[in-house]
Amino acid sequence: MHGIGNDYIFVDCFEQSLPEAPEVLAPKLSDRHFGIGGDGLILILPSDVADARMRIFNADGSEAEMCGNGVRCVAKYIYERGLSRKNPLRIETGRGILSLQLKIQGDRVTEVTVDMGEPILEAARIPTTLPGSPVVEAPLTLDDGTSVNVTCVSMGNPHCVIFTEDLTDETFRRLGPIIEKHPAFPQRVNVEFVRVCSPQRVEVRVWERGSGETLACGTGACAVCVAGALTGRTERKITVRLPGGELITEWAPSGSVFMTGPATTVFTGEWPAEIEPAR
Ligand SMILES: N[C@@H](CCC[C@H](N)C(=O)O)C(=O)O
Repeated sequence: MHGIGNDYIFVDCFEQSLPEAPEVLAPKLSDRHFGIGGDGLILILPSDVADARMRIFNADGSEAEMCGNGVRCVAKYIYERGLSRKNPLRIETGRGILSLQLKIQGDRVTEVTVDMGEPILEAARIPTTLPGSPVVEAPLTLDDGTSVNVTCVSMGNPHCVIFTEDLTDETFRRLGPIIEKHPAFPQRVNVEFVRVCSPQRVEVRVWERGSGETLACGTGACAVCVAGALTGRTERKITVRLPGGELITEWAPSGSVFMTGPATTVFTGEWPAEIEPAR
């Protein structure tokens, strides 16, 4: 399934267990040439406290706290498979229990609005060692002596937002991996490069921690919404245009960030665990 091109392999763990540890399985399954192909692996699990639980593993096998595009897909799966017919659904994630409002046509979920909770702005909790709390437009010095201004936001997982006019492949693919692993981010970081088109609209490219370049990032879009408002560049409700499509995000007066977007099923299948992948 995917949320605007941010594609994951979802395993229904309500009735089956994994043949291997998810940290080991995620890189194998995510490999676009020697596996199924995806930005990572998402487990759909039973929960004692909500309608379902989600665990997300990046393509490199690292576990993340949260995935905005993935959680919309989990909601679609849970509802359409009849595992729960509640609306809103409640899904347990690494950042707590989230509420998801489903838009339903016939028996299909076409769009999901997620209450992503309040952004975390305290530097130590993002975490980042950059000065200031919140960290807004702080200079981040790179190895070659150049510096970029960054605004840091956690949506349960860490994000570093850079406002720039330059969204070219050259700059994005050079800076993305350097900033992801910069020592100022002890748990690494997701990096968003943002061009402001208007106070209501931005264009974004995302370099994800553990997965590299992706077509979209839901938590990233929310972090951009918060960073845009904090820096006075955008209004609190914006359309975020990513390479794979658009998300609507709003940092509501209640303090929560709401994200709305589609969820799409591509195919279902069985992976023959007994056959060793080609590498
Ligand atoms: N694509 C996701 C975020 C996935 C996790 C991220 N790479 C991390 O390590 O924090 C989204 O849609 O939010």
